[in-house]
Amino acid sequence: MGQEGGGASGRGRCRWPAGLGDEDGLPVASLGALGPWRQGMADSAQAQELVYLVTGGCGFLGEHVVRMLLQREPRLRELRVFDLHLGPWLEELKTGPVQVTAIQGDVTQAHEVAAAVAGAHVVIHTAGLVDVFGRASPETIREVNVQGTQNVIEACVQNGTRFLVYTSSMEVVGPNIKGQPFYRGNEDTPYEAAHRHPYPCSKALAERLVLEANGRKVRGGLPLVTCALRPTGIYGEGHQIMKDFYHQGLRLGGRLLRAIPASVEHGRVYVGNVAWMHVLVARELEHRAALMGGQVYFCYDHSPYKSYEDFNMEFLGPCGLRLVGTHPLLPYWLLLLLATLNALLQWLLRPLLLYAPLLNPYTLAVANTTFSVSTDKARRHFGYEPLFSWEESRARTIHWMQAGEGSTQ
Ligand SMILES: NC(=O)C1=CN([C@@H]2O[C@H](COP(=O)(O)OP(=O)(O)OC[C@H]3O[C@@H](n4cnc5c(N)ncnc54)[C@H](O)[C@@H]3O)[C@@H](O)[C@H]2O)C=CC1
Ligand SMILES: CC(C)[C@@H](O)CC[C@@H](C)[C@H]1CC[C@H]2[C@@H]3[C@H](O)CC4=CC(=O)CC[C@]4(C)[C@H]3CC[C@]12C
Repeated sequence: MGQEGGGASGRGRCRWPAGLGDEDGLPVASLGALGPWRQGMADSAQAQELVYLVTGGCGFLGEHVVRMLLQREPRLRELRVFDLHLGPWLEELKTGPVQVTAIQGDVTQAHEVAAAVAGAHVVIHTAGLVDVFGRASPETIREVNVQGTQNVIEACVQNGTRFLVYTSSMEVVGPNIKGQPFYRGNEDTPYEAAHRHPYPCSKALAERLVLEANGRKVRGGLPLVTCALRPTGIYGEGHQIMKDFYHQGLRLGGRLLRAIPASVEHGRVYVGNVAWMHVLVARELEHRAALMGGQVYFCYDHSPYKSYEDFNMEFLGPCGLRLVGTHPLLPYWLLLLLATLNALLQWLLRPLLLYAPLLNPYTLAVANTTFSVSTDKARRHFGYEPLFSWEESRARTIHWMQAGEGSTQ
């Protein structure tokens, strides 16, 4: 397995607040020749003998992973859904042939994680604090995203669980603190992954822990096989930020004001395809450990390349909203001033209430920086093809938005 540096490894530098570790990048191992293909999906006649654990299984992505496993993993005997906040919808899943075990737990509590992992064959670790709006402290973000991931890894090692799929993020790579564009890049594109914000720092550190754990001997002496998936901006049924934009538009009389140039491209991927990639990776890890172990894969599909706001309008437009302006209505310096005032207000109000608007200096910078991916590594390594076309992804998301009940199905 060759070593290479310089690629979009995500092993860049994180400037944690004082007292938190600083990370120097390490090259991500990469492979040369492809291993043998394993054709087709698992034979549905196969015995149901596998136990899967999905952490964060009640989240936006997690719920889709849970439902996709039940639909497309015929070898499933038990599906454990581990989450801090269990959803009521889980009850409806308990009537099927697969044993669905809901576990209310906290990934920061090693003993709770160990108990959930015990006896599992595969862990899909999606749990995390996805916070770029200042809701949680940097310490909490790190505790959940980094220590929580470490707890999952150790639980796999101690319990003899051999396959771990981690939900990483595009943010492990960028946009970086210099605002450098990443235009239709892939897993090996050279890019300086330097971060300062707690969220990307935590995801980068957690991903590094997962990849470095690949090959560790688990109880029983066999090697742990790990893999990290990097979704770009996920959309689809259950996407709360899309709902937030919709409600913001309603408050402005059906209008949204353009803040980002249409030329800034942002990668987006449908939640159903991200879930499918997780299921496929989990299935293929066993037979392609040499090829896939320790690897990262961007999550991608046929969603069009657009600015974040223009892409959102694919769904908000059919819901009656209009994006005002062909160019940003306010100059960038004024947007930055408003974003900074939001951050100041959040700090001042924190003792009284949580003020966490969409616009802050970090979200403005990310939205204003091109970050899009063009890759086929997942197809080459484990035969991934998007399950949902762009048209289906769009229709499903619009239906959910128009239904308005916010359920993910
Ligand atoms: N939403 C997006 O656009 C993207 C998300 N991701 C990653 O995908 C994963 C899932 O993200 P989303 O579904 O969007 O977020 P989400 O917030 O909807 O789901 C996260 C789930 O983790 C659970 N969780 C949080 N802290 C926990 C703890 N201490 N113990 C146990 N469970 C805990 C939450 O209750 C929630 O159900 C995250 O790891 C995130 O970093 C990656 C790229 C893009
Ligand atoms: C207020 C306007 C400037 C508006 O355009 C701001 C949009 C902003 C809220 C989003 C723009 C880019 C999004 C992030 C991106 O999709 C990458 C992400 C990856 C993750 O792992 C988690 C979510 C997110 C950080 C995502 C969050 C929302 C944006 C910053």
